[in-house]
Amino acid sequence: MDASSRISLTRLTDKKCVPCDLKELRPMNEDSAQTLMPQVAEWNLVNDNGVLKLKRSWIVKTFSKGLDFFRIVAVLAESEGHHPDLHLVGWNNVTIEIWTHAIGGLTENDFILAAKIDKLDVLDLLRRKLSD
Ligand SMILES: C[C@H](O)[C@H](O)[C@H]1CNC2=NC(N)=NC(=O)C2=N1
Repeated sequence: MDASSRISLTRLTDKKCVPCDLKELRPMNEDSAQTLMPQVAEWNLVNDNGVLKLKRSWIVKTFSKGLDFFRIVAVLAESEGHHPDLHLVGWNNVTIEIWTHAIGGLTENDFILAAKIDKLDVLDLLRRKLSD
């Protein structure tokens, strides 16, 4: 098994984001991004004027629960050193976009962060917070 095979077998949620200012970081092309999409199946791969991003939305019961959600995501983002764009649209639509600003596109960091946000979801932390 070569190194790249080993890397692809490691779950995103078992990985840690690497600093974005590493010189060797390059934006993924759409084909590479598509190979990781099954691990973040709730997210959409969007092309924002040539910049690929991951995007997911949730409906929340109250504005305040949207902010609670952001607080939880912020703790994760700080521990990863990688940060999402957080949108609270209107009062009940929480939208998160993830991309690597430093290089203007997607890196594995973005997928790791998305997968870890989903893991919060799986643990029911967010849902309980959002729909109580
Ligand atoms: C040095 C450190 O990795 C950078 O400042 C990080 C912080 N968080 C970040 N988050 C995202 N999404 N993109 C970045 O380019 C980025 N840069």
